[in-house]
Amino acid sequence: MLQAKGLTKRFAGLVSVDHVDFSLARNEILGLIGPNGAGKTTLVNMISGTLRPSEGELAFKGERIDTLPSYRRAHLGIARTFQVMKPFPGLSTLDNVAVGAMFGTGGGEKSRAKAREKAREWLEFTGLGNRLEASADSLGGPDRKRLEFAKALAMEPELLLLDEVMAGLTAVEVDQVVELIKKIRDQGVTILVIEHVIKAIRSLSDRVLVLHHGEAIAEGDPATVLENPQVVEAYLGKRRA
Ligand SMILES: Nc1ncnc2c1ncn2[C@@H]1O[C@H](COP(=O)(O)OP(=O)(O)OP(=O)(O)O)[C@@H](O)[C@H]1O
Repeated sequence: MLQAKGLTKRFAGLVSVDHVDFSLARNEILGLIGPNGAGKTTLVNMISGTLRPSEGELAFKGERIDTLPSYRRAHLGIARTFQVMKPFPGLSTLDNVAVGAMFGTGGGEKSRAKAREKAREWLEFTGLGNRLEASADSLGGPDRKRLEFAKALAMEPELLLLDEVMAGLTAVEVDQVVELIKKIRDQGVTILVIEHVIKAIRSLSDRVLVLHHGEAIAEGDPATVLENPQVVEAYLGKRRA
């Protein structure tokens, strides 16, 4: 579904993502972890098209996408959520999601009425069916995340990029989001999930990729990767002798 070769992003003197290779199989969930500033969001920005790589190649379903603008990638079937959620202000929850439906895979839904119908279905799916007419700005943290999910899902993506959707949630809310992500995968969607909540990464991921200072330092099944001493050290610091 997705293949990255030598993917690199430099900002002035800083190498934020440094020659990273990875791939994602259809219907797989890949967990992307690493300490703050490791380059995770920069990597997702290069996949969604917000940033152009400084070097390297990125292919989606066998087609090079690294020079395409974001909207073309959305049309091809790539959608994302943002770490800092920015609902369209002044629009209802329903209309926020309808906008997603109008700009998604294949160019999106042209009819506003149909886009709203789809939006309603996705809001039911993400558990916001009772807040359709609420102003998006009035939603609390967990509901904003549900809205962010619904907006991305309304684009009917084949590849969904989730950037720290669990930050600030309670343990019960984290479990709900984990179930939601599993439900999305069961619909045939391929998912890359950036997350600091390790319990969620363990329960969700088929494979985990670890970034540290922009470099991929480990990759494999969650149990093995999360016990890798280099990964433990990157997260927790060196053990004192
Ligand atoms: N637009 C930018 N201009 C300059 N430097 C940037 C830019 N975006 C990111 N960086 C830098 O690149 C590095 C990687 O940042 P990035 O946000 O990708 O890390 P992250 O792993 O997502 O971190 P976090 O877990 O805190 O979200 C950081 O040092 C950051 O300051």
